[in-house]
Amino acid sequence: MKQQRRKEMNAMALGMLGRVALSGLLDAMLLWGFARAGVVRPEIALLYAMVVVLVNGVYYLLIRSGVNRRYKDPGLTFAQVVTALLLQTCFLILAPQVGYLFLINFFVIYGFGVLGLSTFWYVVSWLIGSLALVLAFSVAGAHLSFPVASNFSQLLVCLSFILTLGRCIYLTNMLSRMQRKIMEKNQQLVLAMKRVQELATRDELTNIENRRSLMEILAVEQKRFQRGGTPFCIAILDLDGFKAVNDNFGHAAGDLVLKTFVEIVRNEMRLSDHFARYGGDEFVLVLTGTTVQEGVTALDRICAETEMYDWSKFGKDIVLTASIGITDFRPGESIDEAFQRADMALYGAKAAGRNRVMISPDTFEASDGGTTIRAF
Ligand SMILES: Nc1nc2c(ncn2[C@@H]2O[C@H](COP(=O)(O)OP(=O)(O)OP(=O)(O)O)[C@@H](O)[C@H]2O)c(=O)[nH]1
Repeated sequence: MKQQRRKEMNAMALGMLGRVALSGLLDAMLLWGFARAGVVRPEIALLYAMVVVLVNGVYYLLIRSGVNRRYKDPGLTFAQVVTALLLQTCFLILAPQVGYLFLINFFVIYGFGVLGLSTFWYVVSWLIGSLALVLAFSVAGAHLSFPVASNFSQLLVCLSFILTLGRCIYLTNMLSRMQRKIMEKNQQLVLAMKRVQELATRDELTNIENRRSLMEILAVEQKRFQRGGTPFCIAILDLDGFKAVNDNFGHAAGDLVLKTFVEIVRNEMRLSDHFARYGGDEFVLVLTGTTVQEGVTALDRICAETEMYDWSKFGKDIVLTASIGITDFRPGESIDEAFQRADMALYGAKAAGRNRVMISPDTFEASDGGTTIRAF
């Protein structure tokens, strides 16, 4: 993965270098034109072309050999920008008759810098460029001119502006494409993060909360209870004889049964309740702001709906019921303690013949004198 990313970065850096070299050679051709027009000596155009080839050749070797990997910016943008600024400054001094050409190149160079420089290095390169300009103007300022004496040199000046505008537009376009790509990637990242979060908190088969998420919900409810005494109950729901569905009709039928049971419960629960799959055919309902007595009413309905449901569509003669154990959460206790009580109640419901809701035995001991409630 890292190797692949490195390869991509190198390919990008080399691609950019190719464009920089092409841009330099275009300038060399313009200089050649100015030499033909008698504005500069031909050696200037030749020297410019040679320096462009040499400098870009060195950067090519640095990138190909992997030396660039030692730096945070593998495109060596800062070094390239400074080299280009110094190159333009030197030629501004050497050929002030076409000084405008090197001066407008400063804009192209900084446009290129936007693609890879951080604000700090951008400012540093701007300071270097400014110093170079001060130097160039102090040495050759008096000789700077705009070569428009002949029609041919006017044409060349016009062409150089057209080419510079083209390069600026190209860079701006490249920047906006990069920005669009980044935005697209960000959107993909947000979706991927959402999916990861979903996978971490949702049960994949039934799309309700999973065990991990349930524990977080219970911790929140416990805190709320401790702060304001808002009552809540924990109910553990288990299908009776579910294993037989798997054994007789296959895992796929079993999955459909689990999904259907989830729908039955969802239809009966309140929006403020939390429903989670604890594992296998065991589910947990956290009934918020509810007393045990109120909770039992809803759970009775779930038992009745489960029993009445036509399960035979998933396999001939399937009859399913649910057993449920419920308890309230009590002051000073841990989630584990409450959970164990609900589990004992569920065990009691199974032992008492299944298809029923059972309240944890000591619930009414505290208030009512110990009662269990049977659903039917
Ligand atoms: N189809 C399906 N089956 C599952 C899944 N997870 C667990 N199981 C099966 O669910 C069954 C649960 O076993 P038990 O709790 O003994 O099933 P039971 O027949 O309902 O037993 P009682 O609760 O005593 O009535 C096992 O056969 C598991 O293989 C699942 O995601 N899909």
